Amino acid sequence: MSMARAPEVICGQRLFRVKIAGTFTSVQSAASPRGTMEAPRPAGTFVVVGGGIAGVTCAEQLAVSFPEEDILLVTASPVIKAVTNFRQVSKVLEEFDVEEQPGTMLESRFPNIKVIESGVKRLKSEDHCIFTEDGREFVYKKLCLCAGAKPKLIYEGNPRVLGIRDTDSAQEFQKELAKARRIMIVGNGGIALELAYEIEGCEVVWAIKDKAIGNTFFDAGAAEFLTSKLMSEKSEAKIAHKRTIYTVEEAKKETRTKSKADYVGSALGPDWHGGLALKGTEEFSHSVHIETRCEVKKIYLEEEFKIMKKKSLAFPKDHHKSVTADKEMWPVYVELTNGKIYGCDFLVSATGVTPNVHPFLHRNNFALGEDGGLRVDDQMRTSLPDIYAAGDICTACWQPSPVWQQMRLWTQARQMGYYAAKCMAAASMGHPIDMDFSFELFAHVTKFFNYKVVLLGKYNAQGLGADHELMLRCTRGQEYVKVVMQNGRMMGAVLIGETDLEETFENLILNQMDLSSYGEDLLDPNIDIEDYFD
Ligand SMILES: Cc1cc2nc3c(=O)[nH]c(=O)nc-3n(C[C@H](O)[C@H](O)[C@H](O)COP(=O)(O)OP(=O)(O)OC[C@H]3O[C@@H](n4cnc5c(N)ncnc54)[C@H](O)[C@@H]3O)c2cc1C
Ligand SMILES: NC(=O)c1ccc[n+]([C@@H]2O[C@H](COP(=O)([O-])OP(=O)(O)OC[C@H]3O[C@@H](n4cnc5c(N)ncnc54)[C@H](O)[C@@H]3O)[C@@H](O)[C@H]2O)c1
Repeated sequence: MSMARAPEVICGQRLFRVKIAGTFTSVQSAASPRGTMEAPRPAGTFVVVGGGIAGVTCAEQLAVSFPEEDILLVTASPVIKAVTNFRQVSKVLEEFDVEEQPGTMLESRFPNIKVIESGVKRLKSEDHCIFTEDGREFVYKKLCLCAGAKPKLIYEGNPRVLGIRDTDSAQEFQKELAKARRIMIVGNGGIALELAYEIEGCEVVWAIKDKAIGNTFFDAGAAEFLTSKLMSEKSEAKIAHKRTIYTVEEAKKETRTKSKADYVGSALGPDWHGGLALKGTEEFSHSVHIETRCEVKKIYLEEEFKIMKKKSLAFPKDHHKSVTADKEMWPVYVELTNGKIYGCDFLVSATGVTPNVHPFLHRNNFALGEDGGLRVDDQMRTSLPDIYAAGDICTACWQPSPVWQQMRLWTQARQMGYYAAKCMAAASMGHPIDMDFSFELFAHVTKFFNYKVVLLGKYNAQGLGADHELMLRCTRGQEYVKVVMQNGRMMGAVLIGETDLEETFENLILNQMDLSSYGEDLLDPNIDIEDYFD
């Protein structure tokens, strides 16, 4: 290897030499300012691992903060995820598109970013270096791990069980769906909600552990509002206003009513299904049957099932008629804990994610969160020196604002990537920075069942205990508004439909104004609430 003299980069008090023959390496640090020789410290550069939203945002921000330095983005995926058309909708709500781009596009936008397309197979934190699949070694002075998460599949490895995370897995799913007459969706979060609504021309049995759909986002009331849309998409919804103040107890009553290697690509972006025809072999639109309060007990492949001589059920087309035995044979049979068995072409496991920490754990004693993510503090630092983490891979372990919680979403991946870069820069300059404003209030805007959905703060009264009340306004087929109040203060809100309330509610949650005197007026559709609080 040629050892041509490397360019020198001044960072703080130290003189580093970086980049030798296309790789990055360390040299011993210069003498300390006091003139005594410190123990040799690794030099190297800023390295970010992961080409998803968190990693790319982090690398971009580092590139802006250190225009004279090389920033290395090491990613297992051949494309990176770039945030485009960023719109700050209000103080905290943001919307953006996510584009898959070749790494070279990022390099041309930020000439000091170098994208290395290779998976990191090992981290040696005591030597400040990472090793990639293609045999290279990179020394970092500060490292940010943004390797995302992996789908937490039930019956992983079974050829009839699919998960959806990246472009490859989505295409695989689409290919299988195009040949399918019936599938089963297991799980009750974001992906399951999207699939149940988007899939056409295929019977869908949707098995959920809970009493109502969409438990990660909605309570039973909102779920009921959405379920009616799912079941009667083509019929005209009757418009009726209903405004009630619900206490917690009343709300409870309402409740009645695989890849080439081990690496995954980046998580899919907004409207990921927009470009994919999610259509089975049949000619009808939605045909969804929901099995509540059950889990998968066992799955059997066709041959196994034949030997078992168990009975499977036909798809319940008419909910009032009694269930009948299925006469058809299917590639896979799913036995649920409620005793029912359905045959289908395949099963989609939309059962959440698990942080992708595995490649970094060997001999690195990272502190992990309860959900298995790398614990990070309020400066996005992991428990190991000079290693930061952001996005789906990390578990936020700082004392959060009373109206913020971590959820593995791309808005948070962007915010964390951005803030981690700021923290890395600040630490290099020797001073910590204040927590970014985006962590003051949980805010998520998305779309389910073709409705705009805005979630603010403790939108499901998470962690508030019994001492809170809910206020509801619901116009069937049009909008669903729920606010969570505690001691007269607004703590959270769910806004479904074009309610136009997000900015006002965001302010009310942020400023924690005592709203006791407004009572039900708060949700009165005849009162212009924006004027009220001007
Ligand atoms: C189907 C689907 C729909 C979604 N819809 C929404 C939505 O509507 N709204 C929303 O807010 N969120 C949504 N999400 C969640 C959102 O996409 C993620 O929270 C977010 O993208 C996570 O970003 P990230 O950068 O942390 O991780 P990722 O996007 O997973 O990126 C991780 C990166 O690390 C790379 N990598 C992994 N291992 C290694 C390694 N060993 N070495 C090097 N590189 C590695 C990967 O190739 C990838 O580039 C959805 C997720 C899915 C799967
Ligand atoms: N529009 C959006 O905001 C959106 C859309 C899709 C996905 N996402 C995000 O993408 C990620 C992946 O989505 P997801 O839907 O897989 O995860 P999720 O965390 O949203 O939902 C997981 C669901 O699986 C259920 N579950 C877990 N283990 C189960 C088991 N063994 N059996 C049955 N059910 C089980 C949980 O109760 C939960 O309902 C999440 O971070 C999610 O927030 C967001």
